[in-house]
Amino acid sequence: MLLKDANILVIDDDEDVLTALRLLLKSMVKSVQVNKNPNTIQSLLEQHQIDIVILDMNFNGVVHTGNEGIYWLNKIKSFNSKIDVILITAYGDIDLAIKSLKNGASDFIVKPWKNEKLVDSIKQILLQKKTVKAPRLESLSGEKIVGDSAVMQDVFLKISKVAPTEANILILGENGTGKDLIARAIHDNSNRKNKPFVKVDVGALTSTLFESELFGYKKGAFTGANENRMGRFEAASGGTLFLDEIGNITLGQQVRLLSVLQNRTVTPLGSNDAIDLDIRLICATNLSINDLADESKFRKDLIYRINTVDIIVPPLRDRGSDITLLCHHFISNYAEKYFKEPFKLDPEFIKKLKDHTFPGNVRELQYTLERSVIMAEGNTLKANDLVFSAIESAQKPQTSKIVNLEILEKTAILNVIEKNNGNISKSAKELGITRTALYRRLNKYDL
Ligand SMILES: Nc1ncnc2c1ncn2[C@@H]1O[C@H](COP(=O)(O)OP(=O)(O)OP(=O)(O)O)[C@@H](O)[C@H]1O
Repeated sequence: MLLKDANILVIDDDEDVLTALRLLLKSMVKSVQVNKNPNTIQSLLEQHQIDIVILDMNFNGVVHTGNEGIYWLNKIKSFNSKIDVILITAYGDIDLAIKSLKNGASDFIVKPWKNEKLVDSIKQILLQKKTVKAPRLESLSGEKIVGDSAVMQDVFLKISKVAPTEANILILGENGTGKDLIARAIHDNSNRKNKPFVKVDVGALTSTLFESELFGYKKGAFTGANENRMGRFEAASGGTLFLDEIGNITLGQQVRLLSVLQNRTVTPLGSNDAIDLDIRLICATNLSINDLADESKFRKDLIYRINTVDIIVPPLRDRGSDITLLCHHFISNYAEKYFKEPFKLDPEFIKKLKDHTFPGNVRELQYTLERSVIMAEGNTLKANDLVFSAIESAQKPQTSKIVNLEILEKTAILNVIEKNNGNISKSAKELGITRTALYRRLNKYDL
């Protein structure tokens, strides 16, 4: 990352230090925020994209132990471990310096500092940083999957493991959680990325259309078949076939699909010639795995066939800090799209956003923020600029459908470890199990 792209936050109770650092850095970096009060750190990190915090170690001017600095350093790291922190103190205590580095500080500077040394330290830190600001999965189509929460990091890890394989994938998640985006990311990160990605919303196909659309037909196969038509299975040859809303197909359609997948051939309607299949199959549904396991609705043999690996995409309300991360992502995209200056976010705006349950998940967040950007008067988004969709709010949030015990346990473990900043002893205590039991589970879930 380059110096000119960096966003810096300076926290020091000495006004002179704040002024000096703002003047020094203003012309070199993308943005400098300064504040006297460390209690504002959390809301500043929520409101602004910050890459480095320059943090004073002594705030009350009475106790010069530096412990306040370490306290705030830990707070910043638990908010987002990827933010670098440079600690600054008038007391060049080597023990304290080592302690702060052990606690995750990236560097330590003694007052009065030399400007070149401070700028050098910032440059060194930036050299290690990638230009991509938010943790995200890249895709060829240019769309980014943004997410920093433990549950989404887990999803990203799974995607990167399964993408290069030929495994059939089943993606489960409520509407608007990003299943489509994930299916594309799997394709774009697979060996089939230069071949077609074909999406079919099978849940919306009538029974007659289901066969003609998927398998294709020969001229004269039925009334209205005026020419040969290639089916979607054949169109996806060499690439990926994405069957969306798979949970909505009838039992009869399931039998047809299963026979094609078992035989690895497809025969267009009106033809006697079977065509060999060369597809990677990805399916998605907003039904839970439990609903799918109901044999009166879904054939078990088909589930096994389409579900070599499942990816469960959690609802947005269970993703913690992702809401603010996605908020910054969408607002900066829409500000650019609608030719507006970059927006500042009022703390009340963030609070209102975080208090909402988002029954429509990321899609609802995205459209809500687009509306806010379009309607905003000034360049600060306030709580009033946030109007939630009446249609989505009229629906009760779907109760979380993750009823698989193992997934619940794994999610709980990841959340607690993230909360405790990776500290295993503290996490084990909070989970009510021993360290050994926690290690055993980490092993079991490959964490
Ligand atoms: N993690 C994410 N980062 C950035 N954008 C996202 C993310 N998740 C979803 N989106 C955006 O939200 C919108 C809805 O996502 P998508 O269509 O993939 O959801 P879905 O689960 O397939 O929805 P449905 O079940 O209704 O088909 C899209 O515009 C997508 O680009």
